[in-house]
Amino acid sequence: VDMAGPPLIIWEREVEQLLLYAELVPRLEDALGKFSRRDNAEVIQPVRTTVALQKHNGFLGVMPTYMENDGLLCAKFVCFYKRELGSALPATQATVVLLNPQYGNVEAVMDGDVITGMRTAAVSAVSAKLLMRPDAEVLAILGTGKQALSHYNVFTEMFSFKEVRVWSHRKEGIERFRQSVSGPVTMCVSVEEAVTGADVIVTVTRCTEPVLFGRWVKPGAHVAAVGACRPNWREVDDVLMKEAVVYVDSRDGAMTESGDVILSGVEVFAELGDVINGTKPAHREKTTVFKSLGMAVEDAVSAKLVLDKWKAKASQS
Ligand SMILES: NC(=O)C1=CN([C@@H]2O[C@H](COP(=O)(O)OP(=O)(O)OC[C@H]3O[C@@H](n4cnc5c(N)ncnc54)[C@H](O)[C@@H]3O)[C@@H](O)[C@H]2O)C=CC1
Ligand SMILES: O=C(O)C1=NCCCC1
Repeated sequence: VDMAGPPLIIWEREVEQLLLYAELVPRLEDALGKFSRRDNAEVIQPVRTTVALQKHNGFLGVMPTYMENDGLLCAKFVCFYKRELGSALPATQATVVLLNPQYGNVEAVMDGDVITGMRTAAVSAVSAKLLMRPDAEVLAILGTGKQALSHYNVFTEMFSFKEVRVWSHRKEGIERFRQSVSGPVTMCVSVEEAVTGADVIVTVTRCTEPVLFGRWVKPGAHVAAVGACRPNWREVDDVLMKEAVVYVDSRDGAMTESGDVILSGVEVFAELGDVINGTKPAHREKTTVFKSLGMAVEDAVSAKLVLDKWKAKASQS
């Protein structure tokens, strides 16, 4: 890419066509492992800066990272909102910027919504790969929005669940979800019905109060808790947090941003990257919670994959 030239603009439809879970997952595992090694010569990723958008009940999150050995300098701008129940407006909107680390110019500006949807779901799937029981049969998804869809797609691609249950606080949400997925789903009218006996539970709601309660969760289940990304927002209750072995993507991120971690007072056992690196065990036999907040390194390696594939495609035509 010409240093003096304008940046490439790669938008939603193209990102959707170029990103594949089979290629994304190993890159994310590599990035999570590198992040957890805490080697500043390899990865620099501060906790994201958030700017409150008081008038709009939201936040701008700025998520930079520099991955020196990968030659990656990247920042994501993501706005996320506390929306009214039933609001049709999106919960998040994101843009990813890739820069040339040597010259500092912007090489590419990309839609960040598909990247956010796919990388978040893929990291949850990595948590399940590492932490769910090997005989897991039932997956329950709470929420029916963008993240619910990407989680359904990657979990059904990577694993063979016998049943996938879905719950939303709105019946129409579940019906829309059923029509947009290619496989079967069991529609549930209550959270309790969806999660009772489930081996893996994904929470992808916009809730700011607990929606998943520990008393319903089967011992030994794995929970990927993806929503509630503010220090005073909750998605799961104290009972679950205290019963579970708690894994996170970033300890610093969780201690700064996760209401489920901070307000329950639990101790974080490990980062997912520690398990990938073999420095902390995967307690598959116990109830586990993976609290996801999202990390810039995930966006950076996803955007690099998009850019590499875009260039390969452009050189063929
Ligand atoms: N950990 C991470 O890396 C990321 C987390 N997120 C978070 O994941 C969550 C879901 O995001 P999207 O799927 O994009 O949002 P979305 O707006 O597309 O879907 C949200 C879902 O939550 C449901 N919902 C809304 N209010 C609710 C309430 N009070 N109780 C129960 N359900 C409710 C909606 O019906 C919908 O099914 C959000 O909290 C978002 O901030 C989003 C991106 C990355
Ligand atoms: O990592 C992200 O991207 C997000 N994390 C939490 C809230 C919305 C977006």
